[in-house]
Amino acid sequence: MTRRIVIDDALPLATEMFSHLGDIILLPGRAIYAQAVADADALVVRSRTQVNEALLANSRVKFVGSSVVGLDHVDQAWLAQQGIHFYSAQGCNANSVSEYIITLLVEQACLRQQDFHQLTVGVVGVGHVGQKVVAKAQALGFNLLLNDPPRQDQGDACPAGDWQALDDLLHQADIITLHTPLTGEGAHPSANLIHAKRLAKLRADQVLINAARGGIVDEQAWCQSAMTTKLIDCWQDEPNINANLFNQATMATPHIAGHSYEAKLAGGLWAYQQLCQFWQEPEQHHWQQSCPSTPAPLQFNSELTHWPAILLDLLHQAYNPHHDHQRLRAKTIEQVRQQFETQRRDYPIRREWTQHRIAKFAQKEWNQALQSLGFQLY
Ligand SMILES: NC(=O)C1=CN([C@@H]2O[C@H](COP(=O)(O)OP(=O)(O)OC[C@H]3O[C@@H](n4cnc5c(N)ncnc54)[C@H](O)[C@@H]3O)[C@@H](O)[C@H]2O)C=CC1
Ligand SMILES: O=C(O)C(=O)[C@H](O)COP(=O)(O)O
Repeated sequence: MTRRIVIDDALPLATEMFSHLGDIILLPGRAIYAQAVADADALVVRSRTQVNEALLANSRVKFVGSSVVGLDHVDQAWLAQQGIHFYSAQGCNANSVSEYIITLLVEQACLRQQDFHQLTVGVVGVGHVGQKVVAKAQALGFNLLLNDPPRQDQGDACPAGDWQALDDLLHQADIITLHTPLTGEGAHPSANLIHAKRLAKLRADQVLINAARGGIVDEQAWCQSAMTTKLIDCWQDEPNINANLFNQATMATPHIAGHSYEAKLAGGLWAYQQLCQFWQEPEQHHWQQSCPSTPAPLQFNSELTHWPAILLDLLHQAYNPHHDHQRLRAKTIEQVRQQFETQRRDYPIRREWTQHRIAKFAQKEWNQALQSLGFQLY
């Protein structure tokens, strides 16, 4: 009998990659219901499908691959109990999120007319994403304060200075960026981590970025807080996002920080490789012919003289999060809620910095910084 694989239709090149393994059924993540998977053998999802007993109890699925990182949509305990193999592409989109965050950090430096070394960035959660943010921010010269109690408890060395208590970090950092999973249990739950009392202490000139998960920040309290710059990619109760917070947000994007083409491709590819192993089928590579070509080199704007402004211009040529913000901002809140998922599924191809080329500058330190960010210099 031919095998059937149900796949979230936002995975790039899913047909090209998976079709030699069986019949492919592509569906929007939110439309993957129990009926759709009843006669499937494998399921490959992103974050929009709730993978649990309700979905799979009456199906013959024996392999679930998640091509994203967050695990809050998967009932792993139930899958294990049922003997259903589960794989999650941990780390696949870390670079993508780090590029989104670094662009926002560079933008803040430009807006404040400060050099990078004059700003302190607090990173909460130093896993795959957080470490990439730290490495790139360090290469640019930002000061860093890091908080990750689970890693600290394990005795991991802090990648920049000493581990910080969360409240000290919140007090000292100019810009705070969150990179924890959303968890309600364990020694260090992150649900409501940035709660009303903490938000009330934040000052008007501090900046908070949430590109981790809605639910880590108390959104009602965030609306009441003094801070004027709120940069938000992840929201509670997506797509029915908080209208007040949306209207206040300096940057409001529809949960796309991890949506670079390379990240989405890697997530799907890693799940594909696991499924090949699971079914003991050899991998095929013909899908590579369908990958997009290398983008045209980025251009130096010779009217700019100040390094942060030059860098920001290059970053914006590669990817400007304001374009995502504008696409959402142009609508009423009802339309925003309707458009939230559509805009994510129809997301334009966004290439990572590693795919972009830039002509070398005379300034060696600029070249070094650009290389540390991943750009190719010629
Ligand atoms: N906006 C987007 O498109 C994306 C969002 N994400 C979100 O970012 C989260 C992090 O992603 P990764 O870095 O790949 O995960 P990861 O699992 O590699 O790292 C998470 C880190 O957070 C730390 N952590 C856990 N609880 C904490 C707490 N209470 N306080 C401080 N640190 C804590 C962990 O010890 C770990 O080092 C994901 O779980 C997901 O929710 C991930 C990718 C894309
Ligand atoms: O990996 C995660 O976790 C994310 O948040 C993904 O970027 C979400 O991607 P989608 O499933 O929403 O396309």
